[in-house]
Amino acid sequence: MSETQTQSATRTEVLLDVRGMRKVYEGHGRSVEAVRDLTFAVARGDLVCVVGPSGAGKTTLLKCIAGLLAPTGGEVVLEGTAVDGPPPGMAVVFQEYGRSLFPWMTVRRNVELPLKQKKLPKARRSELVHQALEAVGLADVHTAYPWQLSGGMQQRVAIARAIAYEPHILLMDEPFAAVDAQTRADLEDLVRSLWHRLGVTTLFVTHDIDEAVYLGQRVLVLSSAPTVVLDDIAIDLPEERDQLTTRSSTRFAELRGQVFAQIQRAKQQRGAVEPA
Ligand SMILES: Nc1ncnc2c1ncn2[C@@H]1O[C@H](COP(=O)(O)OP(=O)(O)OP(=O)(O)O)[C@@H](O)[C@H]1O
Repeated sequence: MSETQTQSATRTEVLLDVRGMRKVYEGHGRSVEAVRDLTFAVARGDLVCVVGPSGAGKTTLLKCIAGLLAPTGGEVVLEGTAVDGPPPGMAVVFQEYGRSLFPWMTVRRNVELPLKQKKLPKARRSELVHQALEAVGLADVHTAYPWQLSGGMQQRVAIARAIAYEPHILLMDEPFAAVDAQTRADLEDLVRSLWHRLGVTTLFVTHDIDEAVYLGQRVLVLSSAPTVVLDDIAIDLPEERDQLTTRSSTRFAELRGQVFAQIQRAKQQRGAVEPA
């Protein structure tokens, strides 16, 4: 973490603190050190992208943060409490929208489901579902079934379900990897606008360098496994971003080049890099 980012994390409230996280997978007489030593903090309200080469342990990191996997060493602290199971106040959007939505439930019921588990009264649930579907531009398809929608629309439903839950932190694991380029650009803009409007702290994992730079306020670059944080880059692009102007700016190209160089370094020095 750079000096400026350390200062900003101490000035603002740290929501997520990953401290010396290590993960070794054991089984079938084999042991794989997926993550060696990850340390970083995310302040409340931040939008942080995590990028790294394939197999860098990005999904492993997200699963540990989401309490779906226990780290072998170190800890994940969310809102001051060590994570030891799926924490309340967290929502996750996965890449495989097709598998994350229930095909026998309408769009509205899919979005409402976690709110029932939260035991919210019916009127409040309806209000939250309506607002979330409206926010992702799908208010008119609430009675449709997921399989009647395009891939991009299904991923919007998954996003609506996440925001209807009113999470304190939103984790996104390569959420747009399976949609076409135009839909992907639209969904990126949707994430930026929702983040602006709702101010929800977001950790967005992607292997796409351009996507990370376009979306993030910060980009964490991970090394190849066994993984460490190679760099923590502040994205000093203007807050108002659009696909055409932002992506064709000189500063965008510079930042993209900086992240790309780090990823190349990660690939070349496989297994031999020291944390930043
Ligand atoms: N259940 C498991 N058992 C053993 N090894 C695993 C398991 N899950 C992941 N790994 C290994 O841990 C390392 C990190 O995997 P992970 O899926 O977290 O990486 P990733 O950065 O998300 O990859 P990608 O970008 O390709 O999706 C890889 O070497 C992978 O083979």
